[in-house]
Amino acid sequence: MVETRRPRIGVMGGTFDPIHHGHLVAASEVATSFDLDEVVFVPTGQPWQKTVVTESEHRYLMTVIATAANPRFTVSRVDIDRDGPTYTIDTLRDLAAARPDSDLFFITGADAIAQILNWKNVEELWSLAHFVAVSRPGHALTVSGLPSRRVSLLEVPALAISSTDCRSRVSRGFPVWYLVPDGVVQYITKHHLYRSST
Ligand SMILES: Nc1ncnc2c1ncn2[C@@H]1O[C@H](COP(=O)(O)OP(=O)(O)OP(=O)(O)O)[C@@H](O)[C@H]1O
Ligand SMILES: O=C(O)c1ccc[n+]([C@@H]2O[C@H](COP(=O)([O-])O)[C@@H](O)[C@H]2O)c1
Repeated sequence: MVETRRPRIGVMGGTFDPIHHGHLVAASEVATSFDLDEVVFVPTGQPWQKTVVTESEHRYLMTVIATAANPRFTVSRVDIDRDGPTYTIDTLRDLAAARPDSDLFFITGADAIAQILNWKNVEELWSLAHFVAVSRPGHALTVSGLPSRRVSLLEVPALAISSTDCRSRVSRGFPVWYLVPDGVVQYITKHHLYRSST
């Protein structure tokens, strides 16, 4: 009997306010190292641990623009179309229901994985996806206290870029060229985003 390979789907969750090259390099590196067929970028709807967040349609469209050139990258609306606070447990349940024959790999940076024990229904999360935590400048990459068979660590090229810094730079009149994709720079300018935020 011929065994068919189950599709391997990466899930890159983030607020993406705005999406930057740190996100894209993380997704690309995990896709190669874990032999993923696709990486689904999932912009958050209402991230419950962040305060001021740009309108979800802007964040969604910037994510579409940033990922458009890569045939393995797609963008999902599951989190922005769901009412209420965004929890990864709902993201993974929705994606698993839509792709029941796939294995899911949830991608996080070192800062996010360090907080995961505070996420909603964390014990159930381990059964829905394998978690891949990537290195990020300024954050120690550690999985102590997490189930070793469900979490992997991956060193990726260090990009000291954050969405907070991109927003701050725009608000102070500094360029974000080469920190975010060119189309995202143009989208930010066209829609006057981040002019007065930090
Ligand atoms: N430069 C980076 N290198 C590696 N991982 C990153 C990097 N930037 C963000 N990530 C990871 O990408 C995911 C989504 O990040 P998010 O959209 O919150 O961006 P951010 O730059 O951390 O935003 P903010 O500065 O607004 O908190 C998280 O898991 C985060 O750890
Ligand atoms: O499920 C939770 O409780 C939870 C708490 C904080 C963050 N997350 C998820 O972690 C990902 C990165 O979040 P953020 O806030 O760093 O952009 C994103 O997919 C969030 O939905 C999830």
